[in-house]
Amino acid sequence: MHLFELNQQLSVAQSLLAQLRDPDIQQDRWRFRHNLQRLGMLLAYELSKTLQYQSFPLHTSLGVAKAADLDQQPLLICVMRAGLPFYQGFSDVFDQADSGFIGAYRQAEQAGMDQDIFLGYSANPAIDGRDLVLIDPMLATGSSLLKVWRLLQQSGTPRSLHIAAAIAAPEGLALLQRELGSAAHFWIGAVDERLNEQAYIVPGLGDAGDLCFGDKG
Ligand SMILES: O=P(O)(O)OC[C@H]1O[C@H](OP(=O)(O)OP(=O)(O)O)[C@H](O)[C@@H]1O
Ligand SMILES: O=c1cc[nH]c(=O)[nH]1
Repeated sequence: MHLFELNQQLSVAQSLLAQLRDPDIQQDRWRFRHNLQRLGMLLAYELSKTLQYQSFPLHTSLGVAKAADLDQQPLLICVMRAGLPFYQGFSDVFDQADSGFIGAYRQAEQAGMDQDIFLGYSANPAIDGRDLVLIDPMLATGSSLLKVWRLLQQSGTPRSLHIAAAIAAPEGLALLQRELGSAAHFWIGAVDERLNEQAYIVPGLGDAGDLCFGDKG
């Protein structure tokens, strides 16, 4: 298992995370979404360092430069709703990637550790042999991402498996590490303290989907 946590080193990412968590700044929905997108770009760049590349000579107008590009495009899976702006950051970096989209939500009245996760809209390419990146800003209990993974698994075995989240709880990370095995790579903005009784991440940032798009009602 490989865990990369952006928070481990002081950088401008700290400021992004602080803005995402700040209840006053959260009032501006556009800024919240935009900051998730920027965080997605930073994590995508870090992840890109672990992928496979092919080198080739590039003939410029003045000579020959050593160049390299991905040997295959990754497959980005956006877990909606809250995944949309975060995914956009990954898509900006991996600008020729294939993408899949899955709707997932935790039922409000059943919120709690044993809540049910409902998967809705799903449109995904086959994952066999791909560098697969599951993208969701919040990894709380881990149940949503686990259910998404179980669904995708039906279409093959990826070459590599990456999980990206802005904020994760130790409980959810432990579940996914157990269920996905040692081959899974985690790309996280910050690993927080714990889950509360409603399975929200503490200190976390609140409900990411609602902060992006408003109450589900
Ligand atoms: O790790 P878990 O305990 O499964 O929780 C994480 C899930 O909760 C949030 O989605 P939510 O259900 O709030 O739906 P939304 O994105 O539509 O708001 C988040 O985007 C994750 O998908
Ligand atoms: O803290 C949490 C947990 C799940 N989903 C969120 O949006 N926030």
